[in-house]
Amino acid sequence: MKIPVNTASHQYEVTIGNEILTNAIESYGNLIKKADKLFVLTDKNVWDNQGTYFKEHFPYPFEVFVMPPGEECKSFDNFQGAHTFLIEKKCTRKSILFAFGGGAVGDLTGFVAATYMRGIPFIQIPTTILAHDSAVGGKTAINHPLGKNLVGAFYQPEGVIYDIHFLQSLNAREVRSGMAEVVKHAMISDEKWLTELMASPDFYKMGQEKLAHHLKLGIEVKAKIVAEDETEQSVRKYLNFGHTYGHALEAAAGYGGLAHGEAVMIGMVYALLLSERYGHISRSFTKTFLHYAYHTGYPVEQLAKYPFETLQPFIVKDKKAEYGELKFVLLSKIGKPFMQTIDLTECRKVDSEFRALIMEVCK
Ligand SMILES: NC(=O)c1ccc[n+]([C@@H]2O[C@H](COP(=O)([O-])OP(=O)(O)OC[C@H]3O[C@@H](n4cnc5c(N)ncnc54)[C@H](O)[C@@H]3O)[C@@H](O)[C@H]2O)c1
Ligand SMILES: O=C(O)C(=O)C[C@@H](O)[C@H](O)[C@H](O)COP(=O)(O)O
Ligand SMILES: [Zn+2]
Repeated sequence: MKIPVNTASHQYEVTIGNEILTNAIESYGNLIKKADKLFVLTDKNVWDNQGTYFKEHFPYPFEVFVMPPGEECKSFDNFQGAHTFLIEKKCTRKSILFAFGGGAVGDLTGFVAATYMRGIPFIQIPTTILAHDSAVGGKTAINHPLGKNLVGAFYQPEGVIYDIHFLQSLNAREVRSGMAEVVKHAMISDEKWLTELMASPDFYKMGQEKLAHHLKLGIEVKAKIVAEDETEQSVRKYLNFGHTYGHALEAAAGYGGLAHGEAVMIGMVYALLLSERYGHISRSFTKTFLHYAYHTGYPVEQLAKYPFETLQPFIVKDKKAEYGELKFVLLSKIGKPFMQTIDLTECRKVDSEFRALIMEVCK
């Protein structure tokens, strides 16, 4: 199945299905045959788990660069290491990069592609549930010690090949983390879909068909939004629901201490508490959602390790802030996001409310 992504700068397709790698790569034959070299950037876990399948099904010769796993690969050091590898291996403007991995590999490789010799083509081959989000839409970035994704570029891939065969080797934690972005896509677009997701909390037991259905819906939500606003001037901000608080948590936890989706899930509960004040979200819904998050296994209780003082320096550096004002994505109701200015005093107050609610609900 193909889902078109038509952004202002670039048009491409997400091809999604099981065991599609060979055919999907061959469909880029015209582009690939004109390339002088192909480079696959991946991480150690992905290569250990899925390297054999990849080598057996990738129909052209390639060089591979295996990076440290997960969030570690989004460092300045690894960014430089990837460039060094490409220079030494004589990568040129006629070469193509393939991002083979989760969101971390995708974000890093996209940024390398955007910057190597001022930009060379790349193709996303996502391997996580979460990457139904990260591989689409052209946000690429690395982390800075002072804040998440603070250095990057909008740079679209030539295409996205989503072979769901790769999802088989994900552990329960990564399945859960990835489903948080599916839940986010439902939160900002469709109450019925969110209700359906919340009714089946055992993600790990979800059949492949059902999972592919949710991933397709998520990709469609994202593709529609980035088609309207590629560079986050307006509606793309809604894709950041739960991320102001979530990114602060990830940074406070030292990038990798909490998985992205875990942090976003906690951030979404915080955004619901704020939405009670400015929208029509009820306390009863926030409690139900927090209960769902906790019992689905998101580490909500770990918030206790990160007092507000440790989050604040990162919250104030959120990229959506304008003229010194913090801008949160809130919901007027499920499926209806809007932007709201919130000052730090209110942020702190709601943070305390959140911690008290966790004590009440998560037992
Ligand atoms: N660009 C965007 O629009 C966007 C959107 C959402 C998230 N992100 C970014 O994506 C990153 C999170 O992505 P993620 O959750 O995919 O994390 P990830 O890339 O860190 O992968 C999670 C873990 O699973 C391992 N892994 C990946 N695929 C595997 C597989 N098939 N089998 C076994 N292990 C596998 C990885 O090595 C890693 O240890 C964050 O850095 C986040 O900021 C970007
Ligand atoms: O695509 C977007 O736009 C998003 O905000 C998707 C998010 O899920 C993703 O985590 C993204 O990397 C966040 O971007 P940032 O600009 O807040 O760093
Ligand atoms: Zn995200």
